[in-house]
Amino acid sequence: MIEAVGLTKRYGAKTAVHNLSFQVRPGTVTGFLGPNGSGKSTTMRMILGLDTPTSGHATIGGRPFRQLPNAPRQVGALLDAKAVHGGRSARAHLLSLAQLSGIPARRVDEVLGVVGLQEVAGRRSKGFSLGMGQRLGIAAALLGDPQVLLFDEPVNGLDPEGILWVRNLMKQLAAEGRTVFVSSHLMSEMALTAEHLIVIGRGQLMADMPVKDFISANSADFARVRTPDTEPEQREKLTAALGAAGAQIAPEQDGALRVSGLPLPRISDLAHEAGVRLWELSPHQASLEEAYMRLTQGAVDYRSTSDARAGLQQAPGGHPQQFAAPHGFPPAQGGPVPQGAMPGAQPNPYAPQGPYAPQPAPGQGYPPPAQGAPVAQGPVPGAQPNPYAPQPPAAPMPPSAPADLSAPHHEEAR
Ligand SMILES: Nc1ncnc2c1ncn2[C@@H]1O[C@H](COP(=O)(O)OP(=O)(O)OP(=O)(O)O)[C@@H](O)[C@H]1O
Repeated sequence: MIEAVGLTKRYGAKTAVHNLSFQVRPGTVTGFLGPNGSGKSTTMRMILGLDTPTSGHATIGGRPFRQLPNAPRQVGALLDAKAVHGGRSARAHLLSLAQLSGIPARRVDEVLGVVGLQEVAGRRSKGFSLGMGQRLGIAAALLGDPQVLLFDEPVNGLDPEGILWVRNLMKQLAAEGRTVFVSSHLMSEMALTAEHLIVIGRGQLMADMPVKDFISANSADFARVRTPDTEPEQREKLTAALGAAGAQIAPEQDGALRVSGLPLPRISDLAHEAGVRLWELSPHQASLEEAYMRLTQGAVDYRSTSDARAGLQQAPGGHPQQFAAPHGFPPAQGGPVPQGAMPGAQPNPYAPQGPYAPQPAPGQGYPPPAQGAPVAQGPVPGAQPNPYAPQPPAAPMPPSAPADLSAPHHEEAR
C-alpha cells in the first residue's frame, strides 16, 4: 500500500502540493487525476523519494521509499520514459538496471517479451518512437516483479493497440494483488482502467473515491426529451410544464431538451397531463470526463483562449456566444448545449457545487492562474529521474541477494 500523510511541497513561493493525504490500496487500479500542473508528478516523485517533502511524508508498505530493503524489487515506476541513455540498446538499458538491483539477466528478456520489444531489443533507444520509449519505461518498471507500481502517463504516445495493452496490463497487475497507481489525462481510458480515483487540483485533494461514486457525486443525471419536430408548440408546452414542476431545462442542438431535476416517470406524467406527445424520453449519465471537468473547472491553471474564428460561427437566429459551451465543459452528446436560450433554462448547470467543489486551503486562497506557458515536463534539475539509481550513502542498498523472481511477493510492500 502507498500512503501519503499531509504531503506538502513548496518550490520557493509556489506550493506544488498542499497537505495531501491518501492511501492507494493493493488489488485495484487507482487513477491519479488532476489538471496540468496540479502536482501529480511532484506527488509521485515524493512517494519515490526523488523529491523531499517540505512537510508530511509518504510511505510504501509502511516505510519511506529510501528505507525499503531492495526497493527495486518492491517498487517499479515509470515517471519519464525519456530518462534513458539513448546510446544504449533497450536490452543494455534493462541489463544495467537489473545488475544494479541484483535481478537476474534472464528477467530482461522476460520483460522485453511482456512489452513486445523483443524484435528491437538490440536497437539504440534514441531511435525509438514515443510509444516504444513508453514500452521500454514500462519494461523497466516491471523488471523487479514489484508489488507496487507507479505509472505517470503510461499511455502517452501509444497507439490504440498499445493503449488497450496498457489497460489490460494494469488490470492484470492489480488482479494479481499488486498496488497500481496510474496518472493519466485520458478520462475515457481511466474510466475503463481504474476502479478508484484520487483527484487533485492545485496540489490539494479534491476526491478520493470509487470511479462510479465519483461520477454520480459530480454529475447530474439528466433525461433527453423530444417532442415532434413538426409541432414546436408541443415543445413549448412541455418546457412550461416541466419548468413549473422545478426541472432545469436546456435545449440540445438537435432540438431535444436536456432535463434534469425530475425523474423520468414524472417527466412522462407531466407530458401526458399537458397533452404533449413524446418522440424520445431517455436517461443519461454523465461520463467520467464530464464529471471530472465539472469538479476541476475551478482548479485549472492553463486554459486556452477561445479562437476568434468562433465568433464568426453565427448560430441560427442567435448570438454566437449563445452556442459556447461552459468554460472547461465538453459539449453534450449531439453537440454543444446552447445556454440561456430557453425561458426558464438554467444558464450553466455545470457550475461547481456540492461537497466536492474545490475549496481553497485554510488561510490560503487558490493562487491566481499562472501566467505564461506551463513549466515543461521532464527531468527536474536536481531530481533523480531513475528510481533504480543506487541509493545515496544515507540509505544504502542492502547487498543484492540473488534474485528469485518466483519467490512469493514481498508482503511489506503491499
Ligand atoms: N522543480 C520545480 N521547481 C519549481 N516548480 C516546480 C518544480 N516541479 C514542479 N513545479 C511546479 O509545481 C506544480 C506542479 O507540477 P507537477 O509537474 O507536479 O504537476 P502535474 O500535475 O504532474 O502536471 P502535468 O499534468 O502537466 O504533468 C507546477 O506548477 C510546476 O510548475
